[in-house]
Amino acid sequence: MADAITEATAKLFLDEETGEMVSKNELKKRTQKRAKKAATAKAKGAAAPKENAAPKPKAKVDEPALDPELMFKQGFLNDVFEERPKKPVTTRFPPEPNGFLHIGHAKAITVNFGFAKYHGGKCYLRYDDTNPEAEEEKYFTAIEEMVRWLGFSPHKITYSSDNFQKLYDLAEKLVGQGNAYVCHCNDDEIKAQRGGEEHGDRFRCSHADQSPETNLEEFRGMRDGKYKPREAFLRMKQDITDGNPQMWDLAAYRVLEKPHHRTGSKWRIYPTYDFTHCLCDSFEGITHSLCTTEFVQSRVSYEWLNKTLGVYEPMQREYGRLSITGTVLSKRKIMKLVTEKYVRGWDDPRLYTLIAIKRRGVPPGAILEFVNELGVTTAPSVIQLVRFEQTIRRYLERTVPRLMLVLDPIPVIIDGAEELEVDVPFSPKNPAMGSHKIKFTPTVYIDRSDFREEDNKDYFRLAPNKTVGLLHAPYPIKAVSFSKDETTGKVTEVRAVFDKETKKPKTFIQWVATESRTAEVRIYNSLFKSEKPDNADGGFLNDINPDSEIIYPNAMIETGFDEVKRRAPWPEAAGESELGRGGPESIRFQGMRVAYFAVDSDSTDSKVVLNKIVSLKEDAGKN
Ligand SMILES: Nc1ncnc2c1ncn2[C@@H]1O[C@H](COP(=O)(O)OP(=O)(O)OP(=O)(O)O)[C@@H](O)[C@H]1O
Ligand SMILES: NC(=O)CC[C@H](N)C(=O)O
Repeated sequence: MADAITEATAKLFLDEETGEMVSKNELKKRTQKRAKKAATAKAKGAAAPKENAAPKPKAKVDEPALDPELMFKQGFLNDVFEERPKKPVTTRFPPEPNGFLHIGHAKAITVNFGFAKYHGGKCYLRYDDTNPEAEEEKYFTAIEEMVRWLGFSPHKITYSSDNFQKLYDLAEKLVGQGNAYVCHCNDDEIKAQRGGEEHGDRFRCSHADQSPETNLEEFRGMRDGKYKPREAFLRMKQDITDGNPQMWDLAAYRVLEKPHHRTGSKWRIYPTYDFTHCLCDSFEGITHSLCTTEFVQSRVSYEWLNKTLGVYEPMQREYGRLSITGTVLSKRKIMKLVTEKYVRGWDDPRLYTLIAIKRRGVPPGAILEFVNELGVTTAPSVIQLVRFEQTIRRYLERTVPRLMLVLDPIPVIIDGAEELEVDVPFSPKNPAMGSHKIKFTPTVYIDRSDFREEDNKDYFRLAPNKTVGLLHAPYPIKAVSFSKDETTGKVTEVRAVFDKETKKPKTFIQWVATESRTAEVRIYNSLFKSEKPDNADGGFLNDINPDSEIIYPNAMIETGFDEVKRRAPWPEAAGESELGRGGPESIRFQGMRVAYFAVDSDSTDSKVVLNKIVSLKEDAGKN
């Protein structure tokens, strides 16, 4: 009989408007009724009901997944390869280790590592660590972890600082060629040289006329501590008449009296981005140097330096950045949220740093799918959070098991019921996920929101004298009475009986048995109230949503959770399973009728803490 029950409940569908599980027929009826109501309202000139509801997700959960290599097979990245069909394709992901990576970097990682992988080539993880003032050890570790978590293995991990000597030697070569000079001008003087309305035509300072010998002596003086920071810097002698500011004798080296985390106090001078990046790309034999469009103008100086020094020349091409609206990604702003305790830390599940997205339980595969779906062009991608959530939801729908969980439990005592065991599939669509056995007990717990003290004809869940189906249970139940706590006014217990007459209840709700696990469940909503937190009066902190985290301390979850935990990661994917890295967040499941969940890192052996990953349907009102 248990099998028959399971079979029947497996064919239920979620009514997105009410969150109930209903039969196909019932769903059809409800949809038709709502469409009729909406049409009538429209005809009357009144607003359709639920005016604020977000548009329905365009992509349906059943749609087949996109070709995971599509972004490399067409468009910008295909053109880049065709422009230079050089193999082995060699790329690099070059973050500055001065902060935690965010969702935008996931695009850069996918583009660089993915492009190399697609063409059978290799990608370096290169820490662009030329500014000891901003870099810290913890960022190095976190960056590598995120690359691996996304399922990529660096060909080699390198550091721009590994090349300090080589870069220095090339700088001396540039000086020797007469293509660089040591300048002692201050910021105002440099600004004046670069011209503009106030300053007139561009011009060079007298330092540019120094002989290569003088410049070499001065440059060595910089290296050997003759100058304090800002007293001298090495400038490339480019083309001050060029329309591109990247050619206006950029700085190549500056004095910084700060020890470097890798080279200690060996160097007092450090190369700039413009001097370092193109040369490190050249040293590593990068075939395609892919970066974001704010570097378009830099391409000219990138090419100029490699050519001038006669070294191997990689090709730089630029794609549009990815940003997400409805949140903040800037390091400075996230730091403020952290230090002022609006969030738990840099990995708070409401943030969009990669460590936060990971902690929340978003599977790495969903992030890759998201980037692939957006595609790569030279235009920036400015994407609403709801769109990211849609992809995650669709990905989870295909890949994680289902369990029953109750956020705010109230006991229902079913008179005359007996304990029995039922076999429940982990997925109604994918038998390969297997099934598990749970106990049905004479007392079950249902969610407080699934019981009403007073019935009403548009309400289909439990109420006195009303019948509701319990997912996977032998019979529907009918409430007969309930008790309340007089002081709080809250229902404390419902008494019910089996309703064996009703073969097809209109609605099914989830429940858990007495022997279930307890859990703290953290339900997240957007951290900000608006799509543009930065536009809020007085700044982004004034846009904080007071309900961004709602905690249910006494939630209950069925015992099937033990098996889901044992079999994690869900889904089995590179980055989590291959490397044996599945952390608590890889224990993921759909809490039927509630949301998708993952285990939080605050969990201990004796306490389960769950994070909501995304809701089952697009949140109404979020647009
Ligand atoms: N939002 C983004 N979308 C796509 N690529 C990005 C984004 N932000 C950074 N990148 C790319 O990631 C790589 C490493 O970036 P790095 O950490 O040095 O960047 P950044 O520009 O300082 O980032 P941010 O200031 O946003 O933290 C670079 O190639 C950069 O172009
Ligand atoms: N060319 C690039 O990809 C730039 C990388 C560099 N670390 C930055 O400042 O963003």
